Amino acid sequence: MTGTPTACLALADGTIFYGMGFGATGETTAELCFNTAMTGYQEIMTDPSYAGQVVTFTFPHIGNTGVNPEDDETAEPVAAGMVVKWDPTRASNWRSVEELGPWLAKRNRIGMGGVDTRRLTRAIRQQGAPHVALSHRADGKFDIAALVAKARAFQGLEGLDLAKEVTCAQSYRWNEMRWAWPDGYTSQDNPRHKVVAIDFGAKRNILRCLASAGCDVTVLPATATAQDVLALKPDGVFLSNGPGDPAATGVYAVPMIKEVLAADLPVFGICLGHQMLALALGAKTIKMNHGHHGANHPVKDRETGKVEITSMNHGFTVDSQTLPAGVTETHVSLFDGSNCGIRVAGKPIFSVQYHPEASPGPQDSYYLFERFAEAMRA
Ligand SMILES: NC(=O)CC[C@H](N)C(=O)O
Repeated sequence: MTGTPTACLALADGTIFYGMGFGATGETTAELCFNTAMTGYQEIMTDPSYAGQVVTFTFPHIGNTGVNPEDDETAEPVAAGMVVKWDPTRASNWRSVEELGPWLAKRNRIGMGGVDTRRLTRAIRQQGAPHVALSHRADGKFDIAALVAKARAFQGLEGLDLAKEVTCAQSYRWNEMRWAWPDGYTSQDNPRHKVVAIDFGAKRNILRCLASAGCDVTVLPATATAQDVLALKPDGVFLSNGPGDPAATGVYAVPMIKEVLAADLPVFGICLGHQMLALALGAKTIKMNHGHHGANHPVKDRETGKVEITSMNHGFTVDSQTLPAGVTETHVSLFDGSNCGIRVAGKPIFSVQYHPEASPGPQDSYYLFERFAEAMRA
């Protein structure tokens, strides 16, 4: 880092990091997490599940593939800001249409480079996801005491329902498929299954994966009622990922999910959808120390013994001790043993804590979309 710092990150415990700002100028308060993925900064910044969070990237070269319209997971970046080791690398990639900095600036998101992200990551691991204030100003005149006070005043994600802020305003149909495998594999020739997907902050690649597995997808807003869902006479119901505290979102979503479960349809949930399915079945969710955010998290399928390398992004988790009888823990994290999947005995109702749609990350877990389609065929 050279020159006067133009960005400042204040943690609620009073720790201050200086760096060089990029993207928008201004100020934001948020919870701070770290993501260990080596690719996919654009997908991460536009993943609606990151609402209310600033993301520290542990991978040092951020910016080298630029940004392009295809890799957005939603229309706007949703993460509150980003912190990186170096100033963003110049884009050098055939798919790039824009540099990261101007792209962030247009979308009013703050970036900060020149930070010792190893030290910051250690702080996050030790303290638990800290509350922070991130400021970017060209004159570099920071009011440190005020920034620390703002970080302390941030209420955190516990108790926050953010799904309502990122969900779609109206229902819509989705038919676009994900990129085919190199060998041209997709399930587009399969019979179509009518799926209602509840959008708590859905990533586009989830909808693409559903379409590729043979689903004709209708997306409904987060506040849809069971009547709205069942009126569409779906063959299956999908519960999406999303930001915030599952218990808070569950205030309105869990009663809807309980009613849908009574209709005995195949149900598949991912991440927030997994957490809220677990709540609807009677389990509890808890806040994690610093969560799981990355693209190389090993998960064991307890039924087959197979290990999948998965993409993850969650700060809450299902407490497996609270799973009621009749609900099986199907997957566990090999990093910390936390719950990564459940299934209702004897019924085509299942969900996973991780992200089988990747974006970014490995594709090991795509089979879950096929499993959902298979359940609807049966
Ligand atoms: N990716 C997600 O759906 C995240 C779920 C939830 N907001 C969490 O942080 O645990």
